[in-house]
Amino acid sequence: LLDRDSNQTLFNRIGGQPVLEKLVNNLVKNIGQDDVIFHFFADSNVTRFKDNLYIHLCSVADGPCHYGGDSMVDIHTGMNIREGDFNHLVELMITAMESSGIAYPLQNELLSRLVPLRNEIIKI
Ligand code: HEM
Repeated sequence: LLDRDSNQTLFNRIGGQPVLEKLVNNLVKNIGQDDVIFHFFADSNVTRFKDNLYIHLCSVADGPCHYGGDSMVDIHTGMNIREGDFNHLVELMITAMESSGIAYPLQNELLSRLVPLRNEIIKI
């Protein structure tokens, strides 16, 4: 017999749209209060960033979304994002997942899908 959860997408297991929206809101709040990486976002359009980040995370988690925005390379090239900046954003993401009530194993599943994007984002 299949485990009841094993054929569910990560998107559904995380709690779907409400939880992923909460995650995006909490992450943006954390970035806004952060001294290390806020400067990268100082000129960003918050509404567009939230919308596109939601769609991107939704599709990364196999949810019912298709991210049609610019590629990770195109968006982040030239920003001069260093390894330490990337790791710092991962920390803010963990804090945001925590305050969104996402269970630890699901946090790890989502992170394991995001961390491989490291080489597309750290492009100097
Ligand atoms: C796995 C890690 C990451 C993912 C999945 C990711 C994803 C995204 C996505 C989907 C967007 C598009 C949002 C939009 O259209 O405005 C975006 C924009 C942006 N990202 Fe990332 N990102 C990551 C890491 C980082 C890091 C480490 C930094 C800097 C420390 C960063 C800085 C930015 C900035 C400043 C924008 C907004 C650009 C603009 O306003 O046009 N990202 N990111």
